[in-house]
Amino acid sequence: MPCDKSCDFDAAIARFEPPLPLAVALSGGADSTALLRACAARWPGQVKALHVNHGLQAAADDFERHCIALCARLQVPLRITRVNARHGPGQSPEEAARQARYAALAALALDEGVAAVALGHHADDQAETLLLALSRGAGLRGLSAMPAQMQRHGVPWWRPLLAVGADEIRSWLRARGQAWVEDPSNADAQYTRNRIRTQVLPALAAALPAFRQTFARSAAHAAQAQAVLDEVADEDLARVGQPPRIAALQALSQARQAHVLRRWLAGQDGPARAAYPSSAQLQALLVQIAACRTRGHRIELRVGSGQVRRDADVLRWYNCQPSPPAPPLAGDSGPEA
Ligand SMILES: Nc1ncnc2c1ncn2[C@@H]1O[C@H](COP(=O)(O)OP(=O)(O)OP(=O)(O)O)[C@@H](O)[C@H]1O
Repeated sequence: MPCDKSCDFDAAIARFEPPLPLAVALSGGADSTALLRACAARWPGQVKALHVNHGLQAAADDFERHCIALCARLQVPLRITRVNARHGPGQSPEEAARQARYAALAALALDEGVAAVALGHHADDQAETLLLALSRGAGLRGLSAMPAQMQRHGVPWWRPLLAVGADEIRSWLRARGQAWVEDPSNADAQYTRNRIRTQVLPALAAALPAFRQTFARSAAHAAQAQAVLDEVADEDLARVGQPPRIAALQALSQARQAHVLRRWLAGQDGPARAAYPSSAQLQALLVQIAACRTRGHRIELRVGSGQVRRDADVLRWYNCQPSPPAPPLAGDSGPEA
């Protein structure tokens, strides 16, 4: 959990109590390098490392070499896998790579039988994530930023460094003479996240020195409020049914209709987020539901990559796009010393 005062790296590691054995997702960058070193020292013989080689940039092999050398020196078993993520329609190459990475890491973690996987995201990443969400006009779910713990692909994930600043992690590494690999794409100003990191965070640090802690607190408030909304949406979904009955939707306030419709659409089959409505699509659907007072009223609205249609007294969602091929998982190189 984020803390109110400045938290140093060692304190964050001391507070970290994951189930063991633990895997560290090791990119070879500063943060996961520091995390692996600290975890290997704290739980000797109980820590493994997992690395994904995306092969997306020339530096990919440098990252892999660093991971192999680091794990050999720390005597930590390392698993490496290669992914070649193809991005689906409406998906950025970075998002496709991220999703393929989580799936590949989870497959390795399950194969290794570890109890949890630790990620190196830190307080600057959290602030960037929150600012990115604001820049997209995200709702509460986006403003919740990254949780300290989550379950995905059947694996528990932990982020023990969310309260630690990026500079602190690098100072910790420098003090130990520990090298890491710098990601060359981090300097590329075409990515919004990089512009936030290089232009916005320094300005925030000058004007609002405690921004990391206060932003993290706001994200935690948003996450808590979102959890309540999810509970209400689940209760409403049980009431309106699946597929949702139009008359039952009309009995709810529009704000609750919006939440229950998002919840229903999130549960539809198809590629991730295929049924995810934009704000404009959701608004148009609410208008149609309010206007649906006669037997002949048709509803046929584009939602995500499909359509929501009226079918007698219920709404149904139809996926209009074929599923993209599953990201291939190839070249798992097996355990290495
Ligand atoms: N290729 C990868 N293989 C294994 N784990 C990864 C990989 N890329 C990212 N991760 C995990 O996800 C976390 C966050 O990723 P992100 O892309 O923000 O970090 P990074 O700058 O690539 O690496 P680091 O956080 O180690 O400096 C990393 O700290 C690491 O735990």
